[in-house]
Amino acid sequence: MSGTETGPVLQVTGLRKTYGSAVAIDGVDFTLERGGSLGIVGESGSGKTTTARILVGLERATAGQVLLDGEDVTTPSRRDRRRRARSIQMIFQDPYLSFDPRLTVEESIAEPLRLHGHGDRARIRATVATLCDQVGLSTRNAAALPRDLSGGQRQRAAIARALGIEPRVLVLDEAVAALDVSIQAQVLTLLDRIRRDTGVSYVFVSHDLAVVRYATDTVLVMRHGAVVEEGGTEQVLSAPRHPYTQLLLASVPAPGWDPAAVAAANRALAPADRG
Ligand SMILES: Nc1ncnc2c1ncn2[C@@H]1O[C@H](COP(=O)(O)OP(=O)(O)OP(=O)(O)O)[C@@H](O)[C@H]1O
Repeated sequence: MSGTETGPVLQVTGLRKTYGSAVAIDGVDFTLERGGSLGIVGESGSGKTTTARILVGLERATAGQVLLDGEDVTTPSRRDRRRRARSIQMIFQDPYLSFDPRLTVEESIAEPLRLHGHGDRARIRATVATLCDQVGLSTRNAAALPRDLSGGQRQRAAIARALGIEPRVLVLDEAVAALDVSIQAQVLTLLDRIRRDTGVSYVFVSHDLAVVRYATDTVLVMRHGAVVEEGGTEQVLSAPRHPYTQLLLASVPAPGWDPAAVAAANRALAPADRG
């Protein structure tokens, strides 16, 4: 492992991304502690996915800096991109799209191990078996094609595949959004256990405040491409200071929820704050 092993694993400053004249994000700053879990919340179009994609190198920032273990990885060279791929892995909402439909689940999990030189066939086979065990996939699931697994099983397979090359950071973009709630809970518990066991850090992009409350220690609230509030998750979600965060919380359906009051509160926000 290169770089310092104390201090934050990720330091992001002044991140900006424009598409022509459209500003997707502007001035996003945050720090992710080693072994920590940071949530990014905000309504659709607030810039969550753009931020996540820049972190993993799928998008190039227009300005700003991403430090991974103190090393600048904002605009990596081709060789550095491979190293970054090894250090920061991403899990998407629909893992089906990121699996080769012709490969069995165990072949897919083995692929990054082969690519990153994790030993001979026997060693890779043993690592795959350990990973499947770690995420709760049976040998039968491992031998199946992705289309023959349930959504929850596929997400477990995606987690196993990402973890194999021992990344320092996992970026999870709406990773449990497509799962029904009981399966969601299982995958969240699994992720929590993995974080405690391995010390991997998470960036958890989600529109679901209940998920963020469970899965993260700190949270950023984004609106129109900017961070409007940040802090400890429990603190921000139980005593939000920014009117937009208050509105996000009021928008969550719960007993006594009043959609008309939420719509009125949205209209009452200052124009610059309005969604
Ligand atoms: N490739 C692109 N070209 C042009 N504009 C883009 C592109 N990608 C994102 N944007 C714009 O950037 C802004 C932020 O989008 P982004 O996908 O990051 O938001 P989000 O918070 O992740 O939304 P959602 O929750 O719906 O995924 C939006 O206004 C979006 O239209």
